[in-house]
Amino acid sequence: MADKIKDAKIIFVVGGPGSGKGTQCEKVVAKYGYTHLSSGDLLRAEVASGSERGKTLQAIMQKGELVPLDTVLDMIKDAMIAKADVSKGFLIDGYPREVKQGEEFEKKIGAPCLLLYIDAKGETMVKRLMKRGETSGRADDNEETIKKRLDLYYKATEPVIAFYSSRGIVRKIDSELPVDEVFGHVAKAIDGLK
Ligand SMILES: Nc1nc2c(ncn2[C@@H]2O[C@H](COP(=O)(O)OP(=O)(O)OP(=O)(O)O)[C@@H](O)[C@H]2O)c(=O)[nH]1
Ligand SMILES: O=c1ccn([C@@H]2O[C@H](COP(=O)(O)OP(=O)(O)O)[C@@H](O)[C@H]2O)c(=O)[nH]1
Ligand SMILES: [Mg+2]
Repeated sequence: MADKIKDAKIIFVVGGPGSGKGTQCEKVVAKYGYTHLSSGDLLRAEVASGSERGKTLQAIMQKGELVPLDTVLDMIKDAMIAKADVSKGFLIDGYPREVKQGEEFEKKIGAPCLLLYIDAKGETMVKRLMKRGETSGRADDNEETIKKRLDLYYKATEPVIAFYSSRGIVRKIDSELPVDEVFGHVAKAIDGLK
């Protein structure tokens, strides 16, 4: 099973909160049939299940802090194994959040062939999340938590981009453009894969 995952394409999708990772991943699924795994969605599903573990997670996420990396990695790995037989590729959305998470992922699962860096300005991300918060029901789409998520993104997650840039697998995507234009650039990056 682990071997099958090793042969599949693994794409990391990294960007700030509200940069548009989820929006673009949905479009990639529609065009390329890749399996989309959002670390945030997996965590929110655990919270929604009402489990003891979910309660602990909810407290961390509501504060905009990071869940211990082993927890997230185990969830992603289980989800990948469940799809290994049918998947041509995996979009790992919102992961890694810090360099160490990326290193652990590679030790336990495999190496990414591409990192899509979804880039928007801080003020754009805040605006989008405040708007999304009107209807999303997400406990962390409020002004105070958004600010913390953004701070943590710049501090912990941006170094991830530098780390993978040295390998030449980062494609920076300007997500200030309209959604379909952004997707044009995403598709070009994916089409460039062998
Ligand atoms: N104008 C514009 N809005 C966008 C674009 N991409 C996403 N949005 C909006 O911005 C909000 C956040 O987009 P998501 O795709 O949920 O962002 P995300 O990066 O997955 O954010 P998290 O779930 O917080 O990780 C949504 O309400 C989208 O409708 C874009 O390219 N242009
Ligand atoms: O690898 C991860 C992914 C998500 N989260 C938590 O889940 C929340 C929501 O993550 P998501 O990717 O959905 O949203 P974003 O922070 O990008 O807005 C984050 O603020 C973190 O608390 C985490 O701790 N580790
Ligand atoms: Mg998302």
